[in-house]
Amino acid sequence: MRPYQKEKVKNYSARIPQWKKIDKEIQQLTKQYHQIDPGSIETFKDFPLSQKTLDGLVKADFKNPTDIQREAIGVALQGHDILGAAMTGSGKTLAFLIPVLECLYRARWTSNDGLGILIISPTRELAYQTFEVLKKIGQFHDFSAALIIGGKDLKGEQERINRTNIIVCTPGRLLQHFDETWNFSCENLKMLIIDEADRTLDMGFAETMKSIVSNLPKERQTMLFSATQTKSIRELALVSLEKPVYISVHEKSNTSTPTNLTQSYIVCEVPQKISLLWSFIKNHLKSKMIVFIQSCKQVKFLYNVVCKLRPGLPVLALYGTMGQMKRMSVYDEFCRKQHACLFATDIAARGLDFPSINWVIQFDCPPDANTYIHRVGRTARFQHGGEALLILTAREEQGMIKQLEDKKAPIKKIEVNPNYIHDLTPKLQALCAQFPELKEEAKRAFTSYLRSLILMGNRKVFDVKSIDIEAFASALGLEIAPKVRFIKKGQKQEQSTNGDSKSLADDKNNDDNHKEENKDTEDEDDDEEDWFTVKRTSDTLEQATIDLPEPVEKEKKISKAKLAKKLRKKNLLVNKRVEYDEEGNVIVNSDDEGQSSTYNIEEAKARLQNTDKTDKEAYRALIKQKHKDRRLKEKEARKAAREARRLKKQEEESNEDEEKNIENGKEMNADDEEEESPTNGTTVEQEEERLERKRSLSPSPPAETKKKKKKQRSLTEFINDDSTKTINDTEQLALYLLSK
Ligand SMILES: Nc1ncnc2c1ncn2[C@@H]1O[C@H](COP(=O)(O)OP(=O)(O)OP(=O)(O)O)[C@@H](O)[C@H]1O
Repeated sequence: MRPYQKEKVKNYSARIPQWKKIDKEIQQLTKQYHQIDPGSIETFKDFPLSQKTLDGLVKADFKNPTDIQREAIGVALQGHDILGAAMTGSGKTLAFLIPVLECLYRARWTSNDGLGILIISPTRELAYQTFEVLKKIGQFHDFSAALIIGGKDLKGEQERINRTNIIVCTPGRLLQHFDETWNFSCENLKMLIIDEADRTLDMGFAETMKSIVSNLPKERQTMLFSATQTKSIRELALVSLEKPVYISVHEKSNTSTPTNLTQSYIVCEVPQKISLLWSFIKNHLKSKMIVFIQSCKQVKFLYNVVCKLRPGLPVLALYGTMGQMKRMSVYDEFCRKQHACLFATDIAARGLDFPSINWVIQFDCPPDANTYIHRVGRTARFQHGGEALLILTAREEQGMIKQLEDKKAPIKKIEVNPNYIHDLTPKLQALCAQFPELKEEAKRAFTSYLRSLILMGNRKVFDVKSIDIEAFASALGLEIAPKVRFIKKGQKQEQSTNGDSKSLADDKNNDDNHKEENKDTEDEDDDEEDWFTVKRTSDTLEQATIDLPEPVEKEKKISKAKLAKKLRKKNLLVNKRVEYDEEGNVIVNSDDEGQSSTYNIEEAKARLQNTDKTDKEAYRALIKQKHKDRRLKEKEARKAAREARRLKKQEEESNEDEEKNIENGKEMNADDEEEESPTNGTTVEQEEERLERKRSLSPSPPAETKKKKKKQRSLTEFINDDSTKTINDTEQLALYLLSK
């Protein structure tokens, strides 16, 4: 071919409009969709993907697809609905984000087309993370995307939402837009993705999700992804998916957890758990760990306690009732840290991809095996190793381990060396005494943990009665266990509703913690979990089992003395509870039960007296010691004074010897001369008088004054006594006086 012709072709191709090029590329790609064979795919380039997506993948350093990506991307490109399951950390996010970009690219989507893709995540952090990955791999595309989550500016979102092509959101916020954004439209929607679908549904949102789905156009592609599958996910799949392709890449695997994850558990009673955790942290200061705790209030308390004790590595906390900005900053900070300990509720259990976590500690037994799998999945992600430690009580051990075996989660029991555990109880008691706000947090943590046990559906595993309440309170640093009336109420309720409440609690227990937390007025924000709660109050959930122990903040406080007076007036017996049936017969009498059903004042009194006694003894010992020290000091001082006197006396004696020597005509001591000699122009008697006056004003010790007087007397005597003086002596005295 001649150069001229070459030149001509080049010029011609430069004039091809961009849209034609895109059309051509799309045609070529779509033609290849039906030929995709997951078995022959090695790199992302082997998929028929647009150049912009491939460039994004290269830029984000993704070269070879993982199993779930290899299986799911092709099916998704072909337009099928997908029900996808793969182990934690196996790359499900890219498995749906790549088809998202390709779907809009194929449809030549522009901002005028509005919303094309809806991605729903159960938590804000997961939505944020997905959004970040989308931004990375979609950076060469021209689509607009938005992160729509609670805690952000709703008005701003409302203005922009209809110009957005891809929305990554949490269900609560999406609902809010459905309800409050008048022009919010999903009529052009091409694709719906529900990430961690079982969690989204189990949070009590199944009905709402079904209604959202029913409001979306029927002509759309839907994908549900999760590491675990539940009954509710299958139910939703029935209503939302059209002839779905079920992709479960690790179904035939021997384990449901990553193979490079080492899992172990320890049996330890509730009151010892904090000490165990503290000892663990102190022994793993060069690690990055996440500690899962059942409720927000426990997280807050443990976080504050550990911060105050300064373990020697950064400590962070992440929970649902935190402000949105704080949540995001904690998430980012923990991502960045090399060594750190994050205390978190289950909002961090799903999907979050914190880099290089070494340890996942489950401080509280998870509600079920699925939650366990997601929690441990925060480590050992994408070909990395990791370790997981589960802390169980003796009561929880059998039931939970059986569930884990059934779920193919290989876990080994390990024994703890008691010497390894550093008892934290005295320190916690001291901290609670020092910081009243910490004591309040301890009370809340105590109550919320017990409540969470009641709300757990599985009585074979969770039993609040198995806990030594007093020891637990003491382990949190509390002198007396707070009132927990709801325990009995809950048990009664459970007896009456039995089977129903169990199955309901099974599905809802996580969210109930949020509900309970919603009553904590301190630091609420409008997070999506709260939204769920508001919606679900109409559900048949066992509401009556919840009874806040002490509504101190809101109700007018009545002093105990006043209350006692009131009760005395009414002739009521304190701590005696009598219940009657409909005919008025006594059915429960707390005296008959052998113990008071409420707070036992006598016991508390005895305990307080005991504490008082030990405090007084300690105080007495302290005073005694102080007195002893003072006496010792006085003794020392007396001894020193005696010694000083003795020295002085010695000195006096030596001076007297010298005076005697003077009297005997010997040379005077220069020091004595200086002290005793009168000044020029005055007579010796006058000078003596002056010195005497000065001495009487000066605070010199009496012994010294006496001594000086004695010296002066002998000098005067010596001067006046002519009879004893020789000419030599007089001359010497005159010389001496002149020299001064
Ligand atoms: N093809 C790939 N090549 C390299 N790294 C990848 C690839 N796909 C995913 N990863 C990395 O693997 C990690 C886990 O991915 P991802 O968060 O998508 O897992 P997941 O299956 O969604 O986990 P979970 O079930 O916990 O939500 C991430 O750090 C991600 O960057």
